[in-house]
Amino acid sequence: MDHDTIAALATAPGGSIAIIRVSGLDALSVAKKVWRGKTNLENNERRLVLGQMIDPETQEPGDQAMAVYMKGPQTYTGEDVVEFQCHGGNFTAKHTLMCTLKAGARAAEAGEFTKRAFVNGKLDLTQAEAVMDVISAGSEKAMQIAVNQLNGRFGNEIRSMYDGLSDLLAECEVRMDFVDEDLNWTPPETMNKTLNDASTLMAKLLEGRKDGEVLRDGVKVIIGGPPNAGKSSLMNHVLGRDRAIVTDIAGTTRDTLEEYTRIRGIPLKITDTAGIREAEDIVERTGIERSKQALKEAQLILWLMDLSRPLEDQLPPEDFKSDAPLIVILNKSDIALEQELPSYFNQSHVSHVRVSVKSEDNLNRLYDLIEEAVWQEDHHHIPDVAVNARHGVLLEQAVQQIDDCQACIDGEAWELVSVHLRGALDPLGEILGLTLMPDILHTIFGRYCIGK
Ligand SMILES: Nc1nc2c(c(=O)[nH]1)N(C=O)[C@@H](CNc1ccc(C(=O)N[C@@H](CCC(=O)O)C(=O)O)cc1)CN2
Ligand SMILES: Nc1nc2c(ncn2[C@@H]2O[C@H](COP(=O)(O)OP(=O)(O)OP(=O)(O)O)[C@@H](O)[C@H]2O)c(=O)[nH]1
Ligand SMILES: [Mg+2]
Repeated sequence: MDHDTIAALATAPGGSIAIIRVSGLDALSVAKKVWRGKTNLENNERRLVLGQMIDPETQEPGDQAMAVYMKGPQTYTGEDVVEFQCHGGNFTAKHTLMCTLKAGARAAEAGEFTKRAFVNGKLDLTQAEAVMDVISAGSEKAMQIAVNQLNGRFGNEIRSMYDGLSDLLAECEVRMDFVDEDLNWTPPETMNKTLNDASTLMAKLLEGRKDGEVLRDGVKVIIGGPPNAGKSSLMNHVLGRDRAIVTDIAGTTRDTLEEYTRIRGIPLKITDTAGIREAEDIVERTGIERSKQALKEAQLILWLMDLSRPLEDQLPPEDFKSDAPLIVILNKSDIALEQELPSYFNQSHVSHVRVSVKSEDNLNRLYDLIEEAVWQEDHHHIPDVAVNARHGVLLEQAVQQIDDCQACIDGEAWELVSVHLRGALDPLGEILGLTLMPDILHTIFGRYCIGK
């Protein structure tokens, strides 16, 4: 276990105030070397007091800063913590951090504060993972799910299954030792109920897998189509600002342009592409290559066409193949030509919608279609708890073991029952981080930002 004292800038550069966080046994003594205030920190526990940073080597004064001392173990990390709030200038923030390092703190690694919180039992592993989800949440729903998980909603459900199954296991072990005795055993129906409840709950949690994936990672949406169809106009509309250049010249967009946004609570990574056509110009040709590449990586394709021109010439290219769902957007309904839909639209997997990005007509119907394409159903209800990929794999293992276990209970094959119970407990324990798994911890906390 690490017993040194760590320090890091906890806020993103560029703000008006920066927080430098120090955690560990020497947090207070580091603070005394780098900060001087009107009153001392230890008499003002958990109170923010004004003072001055001091370079511990030169005694030169640094930035004006507020400081707060929080005595462990009632802190985020469970250790003594001191936080400094200085001005957020790039230099001041670094200078303040440097003072703490000169005073004996070590620069924290990515996720190290949260890792310490986990190691010190302040958070279980699902809660520690949730911290990162909260930070990277790209929509309100994503944030709510992450905060629910941070508050222990998911971890507690796993924990109570874990405890219930542990009790069963304990009884099984005793039964194996006293096979012939008629002690006051739990009746098989009660055992089966515990197992059924666990398996039902796990199945329910596994249903939230797709939600978790969508909300955590976002959906990669590519806007493709012929030049001048209104792709960049649509991009700007969903972003709510003029991000992409829009002109009436075909071939305006030359390079793919990626942005993050939300539609109906779904976080999207949306890419505007160069209109696909036979181009002479080397810059445009390169852009079109990038469009094609982006389309291959899409999870959802919005193919735009211009209703004021013949549709037949604007269909996705014949050789264009993708497993991603495709929504054809017939744009410029405000100036549409009278024309029949090409037979392409008779195919059942092609959904289409007539809109006008310019007059904002029928865009809600487009958003309905996007929602349906992402969730594969109307009016999808997003759960309050949504497991991540790591949880999903482990829950599947646990469900399988519970099923196998149920098959053995009726035959009173206690040895097998206990094998399967252990088989279910291991992955549940792994979800919570009950068994120390350095590799997994390294992967999980390594993804965090410094200072978290
Ligand atoms: N300034 C600051 N803001 C922050 C954090 C922080 O560490 N510092 N957080 C983190 O990054 C988040 C808040 N999370 C926290 C979680 C627990 C405790 C804490 O002191 N827990 C004590 C109980 C305190 C009480 O109940 O009043 C404990 O668990 O024993 C503090 C912050 C977001 N905002
Ligand atoms: N009337 C009408 N004009 C539109 C509509 N949507 C976009 N436009 C116009 O169509 C022209 C082309 O729009 P862009 O958004 O630049 O088209 P694009 O598909 O990004 O074009 P490239 O980048 O060249 O591939 C612009 O003059 C837009 O103002 C619409 O719904 N109705
Ligand atoms: Mg464009």
